[in-house]
Amino acid sequence: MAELLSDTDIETALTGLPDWRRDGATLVRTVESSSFPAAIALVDRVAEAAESMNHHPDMDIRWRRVTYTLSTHSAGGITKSDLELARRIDELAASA
Ligand SMILES: C[C@H](O)[C@H](O)[C@H]1CNC2=NC(N)=NC(=O)C2=N1
Repeated sequence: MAELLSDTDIETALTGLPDWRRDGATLVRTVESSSFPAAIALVDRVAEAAESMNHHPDMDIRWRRVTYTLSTHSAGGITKSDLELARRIDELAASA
């Protein structure tokens, strides 16, 4: 069972994840791409990364804006896996 992070752990981690915000039991980031195909290309790369980690985001796609919502469903909240996926999404968004 993945261990839920404490509020302090989450706040500390968020200092290194400035594009993310906490929303209850989730971490949330919206990425705006240059076009709809570019947004979907990023979604595809995130999907590959998520699959390789066996840790998947919720993704809300609205034209060029995609909102990624992270939580560990099996733990009912935020775990280290969510922090790792957030970092991975930041890397992919930066290199998009
Ligand atoms: C069976 C499979 O390992 C689990 O369902 C994985 C899949 N991806 C997952 N993704 C997320 N975000 N949370 C989980 O608990 C989770 N569990």
